[in-house]
Amino acid sequence: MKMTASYFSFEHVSFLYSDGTQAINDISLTIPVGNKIAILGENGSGKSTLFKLLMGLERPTKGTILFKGKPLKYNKSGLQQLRQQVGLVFQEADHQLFASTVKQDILYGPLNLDWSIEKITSQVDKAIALTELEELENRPIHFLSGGQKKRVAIAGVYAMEPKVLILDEPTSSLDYYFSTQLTDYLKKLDTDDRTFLYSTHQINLVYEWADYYIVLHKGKVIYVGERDALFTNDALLQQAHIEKPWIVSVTQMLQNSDPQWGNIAMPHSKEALVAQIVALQKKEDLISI
Ligand SMILES: Nc1ncnc2c1ncn2[C@@H]1O[C@H](COP(=O)(O)OP(=O)(O)OP(=O)(O)O)[C@@H](O)[C@H]1O
Repeated sequence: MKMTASYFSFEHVSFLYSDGTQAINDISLTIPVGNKIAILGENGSGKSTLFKLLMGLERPTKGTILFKGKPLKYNKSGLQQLRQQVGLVFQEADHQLFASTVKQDILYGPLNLDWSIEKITSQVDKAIALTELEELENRPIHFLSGGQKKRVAIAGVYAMEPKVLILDEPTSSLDYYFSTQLTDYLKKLDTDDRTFLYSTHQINLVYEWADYYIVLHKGKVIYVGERDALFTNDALLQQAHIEKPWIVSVTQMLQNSDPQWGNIAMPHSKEALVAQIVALQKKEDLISI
């Protein structure tokens, strides 16, 4: 994991909704720059609330959030600065689409940045191509399906090239094709000075992508770190209602099936799993010659 600097730090942050529900309970956490981070946890564990706090849409009831080392400012200019660098794709696309057509909606964010017309046009075109919205460009938003709205929401945030891109269950209304397109695309993105935060219940979609994991349970952080220690901890997975990725299950079955497989390392991709199986099989063939 790269640990060069941090965009956000939480210092003993708690948050209660107005009805008294404690959604975040004394979280202290640093979100490093340059990582692909998955935020996991059962329904109601606090993932969306954490994102709302990161965007300044809610303020901690207790504790402090630091952005680039300084306490987050909740005045107009403080929030504007924050939102030029941090983009959130909401779980519900309806919460973020408000222009009348697809293209106007995607244009809205970039138009409010200090960019040239050429840069705005090229970013919006890239976002439309990424989400394959070319044929829907001039459609009124209220005529779109749920998955199409989600793609517009993703395009609008992507077009602004935020330093921190937050995706709250981005695939929840996407079909198989668009879900894999999105995750395949995210795999190719450069994280040098950018950070991605992705919450999901679809573990197999993020396992090959995310290199850092934060697990919430009842408003508390119960795990922060790399994937191997998380996905081999059955008790923790059960506690947080997290499915074990199939790559981990298959590898563990191989490790337990025969002593020759006992030492294979936990692979982080399908390709790495197959490569290990092929290498071991070749060794086996050589021994038997
Ligand atoms: N507007 C609200 N008013 C009161 N309580 C709320 C509100 N929004 C969320 N909560 C409560 O806060 C807690 C955390 O909710 P949150 O939406 O952050 O969970 P989540 O981890 O994103 O869940 P899911 O996986 O279901 O999307 C839950 O107990 C939820 O019922």
